[in-house]
Amino acid sequence: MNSPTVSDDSLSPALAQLQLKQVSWVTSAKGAIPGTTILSDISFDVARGDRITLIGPAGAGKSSLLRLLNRLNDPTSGTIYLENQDIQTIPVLQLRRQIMLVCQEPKLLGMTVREALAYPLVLQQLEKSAIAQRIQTYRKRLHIPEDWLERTELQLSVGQRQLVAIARALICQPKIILLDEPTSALDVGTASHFLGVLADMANQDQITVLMVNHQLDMAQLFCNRILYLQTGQLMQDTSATNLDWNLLRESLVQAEAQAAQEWGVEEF
Ligand SMILES: Nc1ncnc2c1ncn2[C@@H]1O[C@H](COP(=O)(O)OP(=O)(O)OP(=O)(O)O)[C@@H](O)[C@H]1O
Repeated sequence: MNSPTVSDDSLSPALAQLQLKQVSWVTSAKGAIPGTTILSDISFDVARGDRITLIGPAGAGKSSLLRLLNRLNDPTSGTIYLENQDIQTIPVLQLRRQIMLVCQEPKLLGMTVREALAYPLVLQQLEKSAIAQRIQTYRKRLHIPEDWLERTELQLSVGQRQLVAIARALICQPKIILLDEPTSALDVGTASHFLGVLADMANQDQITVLMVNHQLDMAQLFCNRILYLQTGQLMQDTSATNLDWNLLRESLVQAEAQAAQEWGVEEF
């Protein structure tokens, strides 16, 4: 785990749907405060249908990486390609229909669940009957109870809101979905059930998923590939079947302890 950027030979670049080439992200300098390097020289390829978990200690840059893929930020250097096209040359709304990000604390903007699920489809000018049908199809596929449809976000727990937000992204049938700790507010049983359902669905529909998840047990249930980030660097890129999960668990615990210690020294 100490050597940087280990790439697994079983991951074929020929099938790349998404490619990151030497991507770095440095925050912009403000007055006397210089920019900080958050992500450093990251390169990897993603094949269609990959289910990837991004793992790493707090502050490793996992969320920042997802934000670059959805163009909430742009790399300071390096290039990201979607199907061989530099994503900065794709109109941003068009890109975000293909690569959807579900953030950690999604909002339903005061809508009922039904309205929130319908909204992106209304924007795509789908007919009412097609929208109603799509909502039912995805509700059933994701095992969302029918009675949630008339609830507002105030009547949902944080975890339930996360599930609805993921359903709202999937219903748009994106090529790639980016999930930032999607199960952080769910109990272990619900989280593992949901990730199983999501993995089956992603498999059937060949949707690529990149997910940040701190819970290795959840990652193990879900992904076919792990990217391990630490201090903004890609330390390991390997298929889940080749992975020594115990070693990864130990490395993560050590890295988390180190990060906590560094924060403690600096901030208190
Ligand atoms: N817009 C920003 N401006 C300045 N610093 C930022 C910005 N966004 C993130 N950072 C910093 O970048 C580092 C990486 O943050 P990021 O949220 O990507 O990490 P993470 O691996 O997702 O962490 P966690 O597991 O705690 O969510 C952190 O030190 C954070 O403070």
